[in-house]
Amino acid sequence: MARRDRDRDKQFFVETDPKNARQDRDTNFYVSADILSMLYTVLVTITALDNKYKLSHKVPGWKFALLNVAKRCHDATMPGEENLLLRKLVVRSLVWGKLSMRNYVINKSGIPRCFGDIMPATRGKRKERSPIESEKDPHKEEASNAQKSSRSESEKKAPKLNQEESEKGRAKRYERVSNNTNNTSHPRLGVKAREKQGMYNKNAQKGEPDPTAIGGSFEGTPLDELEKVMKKSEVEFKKAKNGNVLMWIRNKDFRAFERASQAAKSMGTHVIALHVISPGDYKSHGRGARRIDFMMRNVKELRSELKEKNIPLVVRTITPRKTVPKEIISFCDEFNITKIYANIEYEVDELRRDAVVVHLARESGKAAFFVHDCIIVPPGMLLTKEGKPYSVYGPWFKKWVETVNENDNLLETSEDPEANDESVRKDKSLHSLFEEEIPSEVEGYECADAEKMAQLWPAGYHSARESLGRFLEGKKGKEADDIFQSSKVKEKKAAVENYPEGRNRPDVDGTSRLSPYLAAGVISPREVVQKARKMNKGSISQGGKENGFSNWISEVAWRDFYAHVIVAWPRVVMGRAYNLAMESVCWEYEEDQVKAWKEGNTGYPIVDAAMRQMRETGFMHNRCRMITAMFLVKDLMVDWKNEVGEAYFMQHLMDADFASNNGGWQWSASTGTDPQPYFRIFNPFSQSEKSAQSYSDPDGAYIKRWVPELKSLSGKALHDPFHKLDKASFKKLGYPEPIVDHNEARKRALRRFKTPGEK
Ligand SMILES: Cc1cc2nc3c(=O)[nH]c(=O)nc-3n(C[C@H](O)[C@H](O)[C@H](O)COP(=O)(O)OP(=O)(O)OC[C@H]3O[C@@H](n4cnc5c(N)ncnc54)[C@H](O)[C@@H]3O)c2cc1C
Repeated sequence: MARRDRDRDKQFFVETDPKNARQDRDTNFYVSADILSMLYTVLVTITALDNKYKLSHKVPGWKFALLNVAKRCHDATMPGEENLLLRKLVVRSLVWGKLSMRNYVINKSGIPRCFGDIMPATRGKRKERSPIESEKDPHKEEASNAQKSSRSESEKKAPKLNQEESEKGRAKRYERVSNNTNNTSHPRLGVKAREKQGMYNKNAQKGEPDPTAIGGSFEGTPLDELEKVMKKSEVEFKKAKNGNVLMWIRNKDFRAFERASQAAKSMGTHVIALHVISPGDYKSHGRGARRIDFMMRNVKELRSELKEKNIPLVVRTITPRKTVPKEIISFCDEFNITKIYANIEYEVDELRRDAVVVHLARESGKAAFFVHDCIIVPPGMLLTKEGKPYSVYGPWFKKWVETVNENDNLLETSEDPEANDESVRKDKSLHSLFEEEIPSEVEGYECADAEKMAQLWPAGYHSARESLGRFLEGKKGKEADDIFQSSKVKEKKAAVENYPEGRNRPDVDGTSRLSPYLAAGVISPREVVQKARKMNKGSISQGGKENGFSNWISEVAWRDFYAHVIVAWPRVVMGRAYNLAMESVCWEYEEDQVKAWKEGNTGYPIVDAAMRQMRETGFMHNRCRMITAMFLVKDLMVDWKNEVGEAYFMQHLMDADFASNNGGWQWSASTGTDPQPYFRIFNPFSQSEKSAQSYSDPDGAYIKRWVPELKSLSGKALHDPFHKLDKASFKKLGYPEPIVDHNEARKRALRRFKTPGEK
């Protein structure tokens, strides 16, 4: 609000982000000196009490008392300077996270509203439940029952914060909260419901940071907890009796496998590989059938490779998900396994689960060890001067480059596991494992277009290597290039050389298309970066003058960045925005518009081409992901966290990966760590014609490939047929009119994003 309006509309707006608060100097709040000092005392006292006794967790009602004080302050007046002082105090308290409030506004009528506590997460029209929610879902009933029971259970037995809490208690708690298949990160649930049911609950574990805390830290996160329990188990790990070794395969690189294999060799025993199918986890992460099918195909490939090394790979389906840790231990008992190895998965539930496995293993005289593996630089290794995690990619990447250059081991790839001794085939209990059947599909996740997906995305390490070779060296592979190359102009050189342009051109096959393999852990990010570095004469970054190789490496690094983000700010795994202030943006939900977006019938050719490509192939070019995501969020004003955006991509993308997908959506929605500023809104018409850096689809070849209704058009009409053609010619196309007016939608988005909470 401008300063000149001060007297007309008294409005006080507290930003959770101090940077924004400073920008907001012009918003005003009148308060008398007495009340200011009283409020100050209240804040300081409450903060101190809260700090000491964690009051905010026990007596949430005090927040409302504070709001009432603030409301009374509203009518009083005082000069701007003191006003700023008050704001600083409130902001500081909020930043410390001690007040557990995301932000609050006293609106024009003087009524305080505490976002998240008073306001619903999604506002605006909602005709009915979203189609995804109302779709027949095999797990639905189970989930909703679990939801009810978990809620009443958590209400009855809300765990108290106890400094002395034992690991045993933690294990029990894990079971209780995970007794709900529809857990934490499932985007279909409302924010509050997820928080209530989520294992990432502020009452769940001692020392766990408040999920709404602003600052971000690696300390006290679920990863920190896992590392601590592993540290405690180090002695047991060394002392573990001789026995077989379990390699719990999560399909993510093979560092852990290398160690498992070495451990078995040193004990003169055998390695057994296990893959767990956990439908409860798939559901909680909104995994789609394509991705599950791809995973099973990769497991099969791996199984045949391991068989040649006398290593049996078996698959067990474990449900409900809460029983995974126990079942792993029972499996170990059955096959005389004393050591368990696996790679770390960075989502909250998975970290919690693994901490419980470490604990249960210890209790039963075994040892479990989890290894950083699926990204290059482990979370927690890159910190700012203040010892905080980075929230902006630029400086983070600079540090990433420095760290990788200084630590050669970070790019070291693992050795293949050594073969088991032949005797394993005659072992009474182990020989039958080689004969066990592996299921080809998972119930409830049958892939309707499995055959086509298998052609486009062949499974296995060798297929991944082929894609890498095609991209870096221009080697021809078996893959169906034409479906990804709509433009007739075919490059003779390797795509990497043209990458700075190719990464913006959905009409050319100019990127590696390695994402499904990296996401599934079929190929290691270390291997791909190492190879690119070698071809770039040993250099990772050109210090600002990037060529194709260094540019590409910097893109691969985004995977690491987003994994670091979900570890340091676990709330993003719970369907929360990183920038909490943006959670109060008023959303819309028009069923027909959402349907049109999903099906590629929005009347915006580039959006439709991209959405149709994803439905057809399981892949979408990065630029198009940004355009379509931003269209949903800014043009249709749909809450991407709720059921539609993020979840829909997870369902359809072959490379669906929680961290990267969430990061991409947060970026596009201007709610993320390193967000697109809210006022920069892509124009979907001009984006295809010309983007900021280059032409995305200059000849419209991509549009023609995926939107055949527009095949006969050229020039500007192809990118914006509704406005560039006369009515009769447009009608003949059989193509829909734009479902929203971009200019109007843009104004609405600017207004709502500028002042979250305003209609
Ligand atoms: C809304 C949205 C959702 C996304 N969802 C996913 C997802 O579920 N899984 C996924 O792997 N990527 C996701 N991305 C990132 C990016 O779009 C894809 O990684 C990329 O398009 C994959 O194509 P490629 O393998 O040819 O990439 P290349 O350009 O060849 O890049 C090489 C590798 O770097 C990584 N990478 C590149 N860009 C990014 C990025 N922006 N963020 C994270 N990693 C990146 C990928 O692993 C990729 O395979 C998303 C981006 C957005 C905007």
